Amino acid sequence: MSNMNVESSMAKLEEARQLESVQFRLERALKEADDRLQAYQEDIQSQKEYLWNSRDEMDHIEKISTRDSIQQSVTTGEFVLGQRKRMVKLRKSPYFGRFDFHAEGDEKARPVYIGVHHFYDEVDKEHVVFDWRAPIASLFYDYETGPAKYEAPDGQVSGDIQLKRQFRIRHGQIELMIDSAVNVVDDVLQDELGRATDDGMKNIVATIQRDQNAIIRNDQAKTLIIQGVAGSGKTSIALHRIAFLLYRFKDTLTSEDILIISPNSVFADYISNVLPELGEETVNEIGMETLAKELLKDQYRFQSFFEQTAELLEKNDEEVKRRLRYKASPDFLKQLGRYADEVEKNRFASEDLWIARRLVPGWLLEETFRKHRNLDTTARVAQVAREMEQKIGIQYNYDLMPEQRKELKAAIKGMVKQSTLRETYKRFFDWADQPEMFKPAKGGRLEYADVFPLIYLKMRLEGVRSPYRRVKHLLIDEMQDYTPVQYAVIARLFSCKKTILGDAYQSVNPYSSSATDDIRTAFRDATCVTLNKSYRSSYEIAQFAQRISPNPDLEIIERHGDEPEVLSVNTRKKEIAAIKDRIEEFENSRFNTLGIICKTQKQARRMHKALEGESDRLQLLSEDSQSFAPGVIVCTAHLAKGLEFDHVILPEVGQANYFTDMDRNLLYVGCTRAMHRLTLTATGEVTGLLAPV
Ligand SMILES: Nc1ncnc2c1ncn2[C@@H]1O[C@H](COP(=O)(O)OP(=O)(O)OP(=O)(O)O)[C@@H](O)[C@H]1O
Repeated sequence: MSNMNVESSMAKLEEARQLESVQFRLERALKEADDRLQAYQEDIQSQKEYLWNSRDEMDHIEKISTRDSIQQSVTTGEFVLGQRKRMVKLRKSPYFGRFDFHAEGDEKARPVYIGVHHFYDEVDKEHVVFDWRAPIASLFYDYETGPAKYEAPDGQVSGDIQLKRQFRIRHGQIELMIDSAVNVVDDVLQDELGRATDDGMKNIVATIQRDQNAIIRNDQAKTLIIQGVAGSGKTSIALHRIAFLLYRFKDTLTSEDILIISPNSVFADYISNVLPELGEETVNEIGMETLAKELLKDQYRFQSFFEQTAELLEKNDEEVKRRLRYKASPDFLKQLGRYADEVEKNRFASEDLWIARRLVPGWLLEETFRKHRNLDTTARVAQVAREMEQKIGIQYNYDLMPEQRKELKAAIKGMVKQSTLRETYKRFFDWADQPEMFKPAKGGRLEYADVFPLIYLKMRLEGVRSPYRRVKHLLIDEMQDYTPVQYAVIARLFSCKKTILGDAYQSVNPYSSSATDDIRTAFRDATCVTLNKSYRSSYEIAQFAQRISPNPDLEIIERHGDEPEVLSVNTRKKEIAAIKDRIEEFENSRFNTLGIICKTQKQARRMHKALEGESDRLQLLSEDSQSFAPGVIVCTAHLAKGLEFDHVILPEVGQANYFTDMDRNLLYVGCTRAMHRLTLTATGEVTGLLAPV
């Protein structure tokens, strides 16, 4: 494995000239686009004026045809505007890679430049830059120099890669240029990973790794489950996969057809940058709680996931844990399913009915009632009554009078064993001989763990018309935090393709989580992939996190940094003082984000208060936060999952604060948020969850 810096000044000169030429062509194309846009604008304006001035003389057909022509100009104008936008983006950094490919049968090799977007020069009739998602671009990610092949639309193309070069071009200048002979992008990757955080998640197009590329370009899997260690690039890959699919299926898939289920608004905001950076629109995003509210039509009040986790952390109540564990088990889902069957079977006490001295047989009532199991009870009774009325009409040639119609409906209603959904759900626990497993939360609300079982029951007994039928691709992040019942609900709601990703080691609520195998059970057609290489954290930080949750399969990228520090002091005052020192160092460093990750929200609030005035950029994240800015961010591990910071401080890591299984996961999530620096502080003895070196 050896990367070779390009010494040859000839090559540098050649590439500088190439860049100049691309820039010249871009400027020329931009000017052309501007002229065309101007012409469209004038054309639209003059057609509108014509339509207005001649409206009295024009007949209907003429008006329609002029309007159509205006609309056509608008559409073409929008297309050119889109092209223009992409060219403006390319201006700053037209490409990041080049390889020279000698395809079999061709006379010689030709250079292929790869960028975030495609650029076709209309004047010279030449593809100047290829989109990273184009079939030929996969050669860049999949091969080094030597024999190579790719799948073109017309079939496989084989050949030979003769040169492979990577660039970092910023503000129109080549900042870095590396020829790689053996290994993909190693130096450029190191360089990228060593940089400080940006405003949000960044795109990784220039340094996508081979195994990541295979996942991104997988357009076959109906459901793709990605289990990956912390910092392995799962979220990045999933978003790049979406961008790839939007490109690959551009005629049938648009950003409006995609939905992301994300853990919270801060995370949603954090990742919202990536798709626009890749030239796609942002996609819709929803949290599990909003989903639940929509499905229950706001009829039931319930505790939030955040509150459930807070309760667990602050009270450490064994009863709560038992309830959660039970409701997160695959067995619970099976039992609930059996219960739903039984309720449905015994729900309707049909008997022969005499209306207007005509017989409506019990078996017919029963059959018709069964047929409409996807309606809620009121609609179902009304539908059965309607069908019976029709049958009486046909069979007896008799039309019911209004009074008789009412009587029929009331009789059918009387046959239904009425109870509310909540009562039916509550009765499940008696049926399962576990009455102590149902307990309302504060204020009579449902416990969060009961929300999706209730929805599941509703779906089984009443049917729920999915409000998400339009969705063609669903992306679920942090998959480990959802239970089998939640997956059963999702499987019924979304029949579309799915990308599901997460890490079993990072459950912030291990009493209500799912292992990959449980998730697989919900999606029988799933393809599973595993990512074991961690990119986010320096080697030292990733090794340190192994002391909390060892994973024998973990591979750590060799990027070295400071050893994490564990500070144990004897008073809280000294602990706060040490944290303040680190904040000062941070303010004078090259870093942009410092995350101070606490165990509970209460501890975060207290920490935020203690640090008041230490930084102009001090922020506290809470359940209601929508986003965060660069600076010092105080939050809990629960809110920090999925995010990353240049420097992370975990305060209060004493034995009294971190000792349960759940604490272990939180500690692990906290540490693995750090890219370059990690500090743990404790007053007194440090937690035993940190295995000795
Ligand atoms: N091929 C790559 N090139 C450059 N950076 C990468 C690459 N793969 C991953 N990274 C970086 O690694 C970090 C982690 O990526 P990401 O957040 O997508 O991982 P994750 O697996 O979802 O993490 P976690 O589960 O810990 O939240 C990001 O900074 C990302 O840019």
